[in-house]
Amino acid sequence: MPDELDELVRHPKTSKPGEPMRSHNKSCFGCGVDSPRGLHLTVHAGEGFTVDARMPVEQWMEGGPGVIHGGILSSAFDDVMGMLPRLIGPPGVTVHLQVDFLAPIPVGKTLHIEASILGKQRRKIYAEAVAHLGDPDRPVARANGVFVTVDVREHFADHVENSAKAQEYKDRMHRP
Ligand SMILES: CCCCC/C=C\C/C=C\C/C=C\C/C=C\CCCC(=O)SCCNC(=O)CCNC(=O)[C@H](O)C(C)(C)COP(=O)(O)OP(=O)(O)OC[C@H]1O[C@@H](n2cnc3c(N)ncnc32)[C@H](O)[C@@H]1OP(=O)(O)O
Repeated sequence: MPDELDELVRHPKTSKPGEPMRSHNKSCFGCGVDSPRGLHLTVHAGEGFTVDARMPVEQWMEGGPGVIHGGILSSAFDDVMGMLPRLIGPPGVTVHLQVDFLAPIPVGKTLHIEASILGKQRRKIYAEAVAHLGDPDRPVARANGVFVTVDVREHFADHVENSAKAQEYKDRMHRP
């Protein structure tokens, strides 16, 4: 992370601590309520520059026998940290993701993920997250990520027609 960081200011219209973070896309694999095969993460705003999330570790997420697949865990970290830019302004997309796997995560448990903004410089937002199974003093995984803020209309303009929600987005784009 660079030394010279911008001041962090919570956006006045973002979710308040304890409130759900607003959905960025109902078809999102990570948190979309309408995603047919998604992780169905629930993500809430925390105090300051934090969010916290829960995810049931379901049978289909299995990698090694009886434990979560590392890619599923990485997706969960990606999506939860991906909510953080919304606390301070426009949405961001992941440009870098790093995960440390500390302990096996059993199928059938609820995974808790706590994520926070470490700093911001221009469009770059530096984030970290920790996962545990209910006891924050016993982390099972950690992650770091870098997110870059984008103008969503511009960024997704060439792709939005591929979305399961293409029509909704088309309607939204034509709204004044
Ligand atoms: C049409 C209507 C649509 C409506 C949609 C509505 C709602 C949607 C809302 C929100 C959706 C947003 C987020 C979704 C949230 C969660 C999902 C999980 C997150 C993801 O899963 S998301 C998917 C994976 N993600 C990508 O699909 C990104 C692919 N990527 C790119 O599209 C470009 O890469 C882009 C545009 C990001 C930047 O490109 P660019 O040309 O605009 O800017 P540039 O390259 O200059 O980078 C600017 C500064 O980032 C630094 N930088 C770049 N790369 C770096 C790296 N790897 N490490 C460290 N720093 C890096 C540079 O060094 C520079 O830094 P500096 O300011 O210091 O110069």
